[in-house]
Amino acid sequence: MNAPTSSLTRHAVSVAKRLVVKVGSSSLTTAGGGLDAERLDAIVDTLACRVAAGTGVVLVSSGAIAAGIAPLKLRRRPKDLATQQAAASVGQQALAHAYAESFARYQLTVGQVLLTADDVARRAHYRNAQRTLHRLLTLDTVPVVNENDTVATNEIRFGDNDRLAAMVAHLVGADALVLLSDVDALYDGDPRLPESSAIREVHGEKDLEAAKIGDSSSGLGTGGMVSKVDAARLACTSGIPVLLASAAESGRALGPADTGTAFRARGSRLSVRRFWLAHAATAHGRLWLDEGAVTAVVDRRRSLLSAGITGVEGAFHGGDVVEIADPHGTVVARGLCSFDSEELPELVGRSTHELPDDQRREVVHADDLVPLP
Ligand SMILES: Nc1ncnc2c1ncn2[C@@H]1O[C@H](COP(=O)(O)OP(=O)(O)O)[C@@H](O)[C@H]1O
Ligand SMILES: N[C@@H](CCC(=O)OP(=O)(O)O)C(=O)O
Repeated sequence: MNAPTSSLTRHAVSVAKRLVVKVGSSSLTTAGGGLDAERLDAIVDTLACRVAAGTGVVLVSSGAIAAGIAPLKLRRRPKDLATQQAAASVGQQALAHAYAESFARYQLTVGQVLLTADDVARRAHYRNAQRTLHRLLTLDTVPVVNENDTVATNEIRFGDNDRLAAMVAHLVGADALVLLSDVDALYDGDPRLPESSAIREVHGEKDLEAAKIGDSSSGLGTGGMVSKVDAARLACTSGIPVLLASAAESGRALGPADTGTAFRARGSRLSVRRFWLAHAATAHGRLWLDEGAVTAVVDRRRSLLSAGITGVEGAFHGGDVVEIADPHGTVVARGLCSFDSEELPELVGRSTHELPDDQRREVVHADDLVPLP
């Protein structure tokens, strides 16, 4: 195993004024599918300590489905949506109750926030969620967030809470995101094999190439390491450092200790609106660009003009979010399109001055266009 090194990320976690901490199902529940009160209390002990030190903490907690397994006398984590929803309905109640009781040991009040993927995809809902979380924090409560599994459908759901946690971290302007799991770090191979080593620092994609990230999860969780790395990438490229660490060592993880895998923040912090445009909003179509237009919008941050568009896909209205793809089909940006999809085919490839007066405008204005990392 590599020697641990201190890092900017660990420092950021230890001094954060606002912290999002995500705990996975496997760290809260027993193998038989019930809540593990001892482990839940230990995590709450750590978080309460940070709150007492003046940090605003948002807890993103999985575990609803897993916590519903035993009360419903199921033998394992259900695979079908209806039983998952039933388990989440029973389990979320138990989870919320357990957190309320556990935080009450420190005279702390919790607020339950259940979000669907749709709540972050729709701009009005997104701002609503943001307002609620901010208000809960200013009222000195601990927001406890989970996906609203009982109404989420397979087509539109986060599924695992890692991505949701990265979104929430951005939404509340967190200084750092901590992902607590049953594994103590990201490994360069199967963590159960002795020849695998922990990767302590991730500075960029190169460090991730070394990791053979298995899609296997603990059996109680859903996402496995793939979704944790994706979430870490999403947060880091949006300017938020991420620490992945063991839930059993939450106290050390939230202090400056050399523990876990630290993902260094590498992008600049996007405004909430631009983050939403880039990562949360549902895209309704796609615009294909020639190379010149890609350089103009991605490198030179110019508005997208009709002359550089080579194709249009999807059915959308002016004001909808669209993907912007290079000639190879790689999505290089997302933005708000100012035309309906029906209007665009006539404009494609034409210079702005050739267009009728009422259509002489940018297809995607630079202010509404976010290049993707
Ligand atoms: N390269 C890897 N490094 C660390 N863990 C890995 C790796 N590949 C797969 N895993 C698995 O990912 C699991 C954690 O994912 P998951 O079960 O979804 O956790 P959680 O419930 O905490 O979200 C670990 O138990 C581990 O077996
Ligand atoms: N919202 C779901 C989360 C599903 C899940 O297992 O997530 P995770 O343990 O973070 O991989 C729940 O509470 O059961």
